[in-house]
Amino acid sequence: VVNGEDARAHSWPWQISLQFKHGSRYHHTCGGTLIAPRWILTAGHCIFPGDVYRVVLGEHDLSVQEGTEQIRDVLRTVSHPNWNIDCVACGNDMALLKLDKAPIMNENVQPACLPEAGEIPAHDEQCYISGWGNLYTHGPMPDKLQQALLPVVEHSVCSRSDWWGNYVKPTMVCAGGDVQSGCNGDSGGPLNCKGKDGKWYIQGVTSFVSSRTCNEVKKPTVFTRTSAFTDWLSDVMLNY
Ligand SMILES: CC(C)[C@H](NC(=O)C(F)(F)F)C(=O)N[C@@H](C)C(=O)Nc1ccc(C(F)(F)F)cc1
Repeated sequence: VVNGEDARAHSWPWQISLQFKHGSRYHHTCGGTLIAPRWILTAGHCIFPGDVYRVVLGEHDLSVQEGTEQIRDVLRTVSHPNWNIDCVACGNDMALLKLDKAPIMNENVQPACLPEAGEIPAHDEQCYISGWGNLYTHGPMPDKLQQALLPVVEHSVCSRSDWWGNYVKPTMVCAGGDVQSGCNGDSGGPLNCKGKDGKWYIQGVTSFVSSRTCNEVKKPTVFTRTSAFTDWLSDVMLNY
């Protein structure tokens, strides 16, 4: 997250760190969101067949054992059938991870809400991105979870030719801008938007930023719009 701030510890209790095994160690590679007792929502581009993953819940500072962490193995990964790593702009950048067993729900680990099918976040809706991604382009990763307020940029603006043009599809949500943005390592994490009921809804899954620089003018962070995949999400969690 570029130009964000340390999140208050465990204030996004559904945020997870997706870690892949390299030798005998695990490394943070992406964010993700707990959306059901045994299911994590992340980005399709975070998952490579054959890699071994684990999920850390109740995490805040990646460099410190705080005693709130719960580690779970990933039993199976289900990437969206239409996700294509060679066509990020096609969208469908989404994957579900089934945990070996549910974490213990407490003040540090809670599932997030998913929006209604087809619900489009309003222009300028105040949403937060959270993640352990780089603090700036080619910059260091933080130890503590970061957050930043990213106002939603409606599709009609985000798809202007000098913005993302037709790289952005209606199944995506744009948010943020040239000061605050997501950055590499935030992939797969949540776009947290507060609903009228005061609950936090995951309106997006962090998908891409400009390949020139994370916080580029007229290139807001682009998220997979979760409300466009309601049926697929339900189907997978019911049947896999
Ligand atoms: C997509 C991921 C590999 C990576 N995602 C992120 O870093 C994330 F945190 F924003 F999710 C990314 O955007 N990396 C940059 C370096 C990139 O490749 N961006 C990119 C932008 C637009 C497009 C296009 F043109 F397809 F839309 C493709 C990739």
